[in-house]
Amino acid sequence: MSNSHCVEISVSDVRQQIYFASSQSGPGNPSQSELGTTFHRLIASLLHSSEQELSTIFSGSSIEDWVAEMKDLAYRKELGPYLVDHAAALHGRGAAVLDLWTAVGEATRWLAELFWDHRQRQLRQSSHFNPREFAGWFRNEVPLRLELTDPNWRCPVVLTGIADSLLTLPQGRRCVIEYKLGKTAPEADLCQTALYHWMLEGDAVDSLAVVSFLPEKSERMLDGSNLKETQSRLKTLIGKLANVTKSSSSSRPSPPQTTPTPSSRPHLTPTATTQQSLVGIEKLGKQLKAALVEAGCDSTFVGAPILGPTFVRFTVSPARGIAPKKFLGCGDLLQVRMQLKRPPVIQIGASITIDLQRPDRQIVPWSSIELPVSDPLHGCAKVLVGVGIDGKLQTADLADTASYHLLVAGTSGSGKSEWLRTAVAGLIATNTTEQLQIVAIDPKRVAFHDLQGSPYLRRPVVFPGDEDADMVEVFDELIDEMERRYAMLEGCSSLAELIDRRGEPIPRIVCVCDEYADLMLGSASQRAAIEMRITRLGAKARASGIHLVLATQQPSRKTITGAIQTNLPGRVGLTMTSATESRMLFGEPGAENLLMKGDLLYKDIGDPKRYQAVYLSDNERRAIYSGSLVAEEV
Ligand SMILES: Nc1ncnc2c1ncn2[C@@H]1O[C@H](COP(=O)(O)OP(=O)(O)OP(=O)(O)O)[C@@H](O)[C@H]1O
Repeated sequence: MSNSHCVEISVSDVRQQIYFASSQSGPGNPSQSELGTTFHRLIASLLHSSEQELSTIFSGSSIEDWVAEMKDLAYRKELGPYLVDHAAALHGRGAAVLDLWTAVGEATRWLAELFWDHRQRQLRQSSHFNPREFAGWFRNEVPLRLELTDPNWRCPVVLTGIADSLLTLPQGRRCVIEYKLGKTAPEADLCQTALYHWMLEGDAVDSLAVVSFLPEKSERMLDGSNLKETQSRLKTLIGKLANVTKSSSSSRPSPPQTTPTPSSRPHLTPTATTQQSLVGIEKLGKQLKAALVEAGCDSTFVGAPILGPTFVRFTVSPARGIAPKKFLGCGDLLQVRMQLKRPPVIQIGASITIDLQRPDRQIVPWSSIELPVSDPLHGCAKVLVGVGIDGKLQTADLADTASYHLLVAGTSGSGKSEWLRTAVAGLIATNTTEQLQIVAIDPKRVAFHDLQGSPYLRRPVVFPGDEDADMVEVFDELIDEMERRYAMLEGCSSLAELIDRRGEPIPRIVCVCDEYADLMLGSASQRAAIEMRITRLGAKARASGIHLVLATQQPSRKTITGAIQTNLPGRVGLTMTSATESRMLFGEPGAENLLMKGDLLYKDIGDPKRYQAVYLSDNERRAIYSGSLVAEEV
């Protein structure tokens, strides 16, 4: 925050909210964050080529020559080394790498055309073409900041953001360029553009370009007058997100307090139920009824539909003579008739429930939840899972036999990494550094970047694939600690008893691994060595206060071996690609029909239940990870 009386919010928080609420996303593959980062780096590196490199690129006589030289340079300088260094982590992601290469081709052509136009202008003016000077007009990673005030707000809001690139032309004309790789949401892009325009207005911005590579190039030019109305609507949203509107029902400030409090009932966002959403639900109900009749599942609704943040739950009772099982087969028809993105999740229990995506899906912001209670001596072993249809926060208790180690699975873009990051944040916010230590393993190098330097880390974030990252050594160290603790436990029935006897904490160690299948990509002997250690920890570590939270994109027999099945009892399933994958995790289908973005099923004992993961903004996450938001009294 810039001062104690304002709330800071980032452009990506606002973008995220729009993206989340938008029912449509653009074409392209799901975003691949680390490939996106490589793409950014690659463009920046082209624009900062040496004198020698620039003269090679521009020695050709046609645009085609320039493009070919740029692509060659991009490959030699950035992409080639990246592919070699990350061969293991990129295994099985050929389509994404191909998209990146296509995007590189498109981006180099686009850059070549910009330089070519500039050269033509210079020639017309009989001026010398100086590519270095033109490249200097691009500035990358430009921090932007704007303080907003409103009579209806309790305090000002500071909007911060980092524009990918800013092109400043002579006469002060400026153009913001966002390089996007992969799936984008047009509404979220427009929001981001409008916000940047706003933040730059003082500098007389004429036009803004959003250039995306999906991987084909898509360019959108906007001028300020088109953006005014969008900006005013965004201001209302910013007020709500920052929780500063005087009329807001919530009294919690943002960033959130992290002092644990006893209640576990969150308020949803102020817009959780609007007149509009009620009308939308009524319409859904009518469509559902008609589609059920068509599917031969005539039924009556039982009670009113229940509105959760992600979906609306209709409870139905089948008409006489209709077997409940018949409902399980009508998902596809409901999807087609109701034009749903995915078939609804249908569950048969004491009654039949049908979950349909809420027309105005809501995010569950961190600031809306109340964290589990923390014990002054023992800390808190509860991992945030998500918010249920009843509005209650569900946690997975690492101290419980049904959830002492967790297995997390979900396809790319389902929200696995976000879930892991929020889970870590929840633990950090409810424990002191004496009560908790994190071991973070990040094969894709994107999940735990912000954790680096956190006082809660037992060791620096481990990036498998790096020369100095020895996974066997990482697990051996945990096994040694486990054995050391077992020796200390002599005469005590549990770690909790030992802590009580000593009167001082022994830190719970939580080892979190994003995409643990990537650990198994080495040689057969290396794989066996890692598997053996995970199995050992899985079977024995719980009693010593050491826990595993392993995530995978590929819940198959190959990754979820028998030992992992047996020893990791708590299951978090985000959207999966098939019913078979869902069966691997839960023993039943269902997760294939979830709605991405943190929509999940959780199972410890009993049937899997559906929750929406809590969303943590970048700023909140960084503040929590750094330990700066943990209250003294926790
Ligand atoms: N709890 C959430 N609330 C709102 N949006 C979310 C939530 N979790 C994830 N998302 C959205 O879904 C996107 C994908 O999430 P995330 O990067 O965690 O997916 P992933 O499963 O780890 O994908 P990959 O395996 O490709 O890295 C995020 O960028 C975010 O926009």
